[in-house]
Amino acid sequence: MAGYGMIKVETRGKVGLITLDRPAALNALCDQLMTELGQALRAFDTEAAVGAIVLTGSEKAFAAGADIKEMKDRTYPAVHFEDFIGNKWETVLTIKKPVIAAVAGFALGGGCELAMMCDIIIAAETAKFGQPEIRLGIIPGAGGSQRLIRAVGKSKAMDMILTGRMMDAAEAERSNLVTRVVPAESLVEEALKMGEAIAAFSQPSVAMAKEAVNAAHELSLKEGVRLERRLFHSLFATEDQKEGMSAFAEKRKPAFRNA
Ligand SMILES: CCCCCCCCCCCCC[C@H](O)CC(=O)SCCNC(=O)CCNC(=O)[C@H](O)C(C)(C)COP(=O)(O)OP(=O)(O)OC[C@H]1O[C@@H](n2cnc3c(N)ncnc32)[C@H](O)[C@@H]1OP(=O)(O)O
Repeated sequence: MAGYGMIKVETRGKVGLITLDRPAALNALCDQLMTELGQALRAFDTEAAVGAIVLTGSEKAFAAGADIKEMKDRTYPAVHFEDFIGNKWETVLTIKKPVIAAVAGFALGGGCELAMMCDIIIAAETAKFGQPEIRLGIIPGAGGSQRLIRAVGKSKAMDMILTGRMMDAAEAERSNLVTRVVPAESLVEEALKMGEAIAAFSQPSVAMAKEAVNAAHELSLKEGVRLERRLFHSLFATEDQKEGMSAFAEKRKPAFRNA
């Protein structure tokens, strides 16, 4: 793929597909990979023809975490004053279009955190999630302690973070960490189908639906409802709201123009 060394980037229909491609290190998230990932995410976010993004890895690993070898000699002043992670590793949180994580194999540490930063996680039967940082003498550093509890509840989050154990796909689905579990061989196809279904809708409404749902993690119920109401009202200024409701009344398929 043009310009990328550790990821593969393709457009499949209306879906941007990004594949982490550092197999020798089980897609360990090093600075170069994260820089490339951020560039690819931002590119798809501004590409009008793309309505959703799928992020996946290999059969063996979505990502086995941040690159331990790259981190092992770093010092407190260096990581603190550079704001390691915060300075450029949270690009996925700035993307307006839905990002679907298609996870097979290991999603550990930063790999699990990256998946949880995405909007939807669809897992293969082979997926194994974990925040094993405690085994390395550290703790999750990219939101894992904050997002995992919101996904699976305190006891399970504390269990995983304090013991460093992994959670298989079945437990991840039971715990609502993932939306669905599919056979490994159909993971990317299922994620792309989900992306195509989302990309068929009006991009303004999709972006605002994503914003409203994600805001629930940050706001009180009252403030969240207030934001949702503002976003709901604003969509009545779009051509797509007129087209969507007229199409229903006229018993025909809407032709959204993302306007
Ligand atoms: C840009 C927008 C997106 C922004 C998103 C931000 C995402 C967050 C990124 C930063 C996160 C920082 C904070 C984070 O919380 C900290 C961490 O992630 S610490 C790391 C946590 N992960 C682990 O501890 C797992 C380590 N790996 C293992 O335990 C095992 O490899 C395994 C996964 C159980 C698999 O075991 P095996 O099958 O036996 O395979 P090997 O162990 O032999 O591994 C093969 C090969 O890969 C290398 N490797 C594996 N994991 C890592 C790693 N995390 N870092 C570096 N290298 C890794 C391993 O060394 C082998 O290489 P070789 O020895 O053959 O050269």
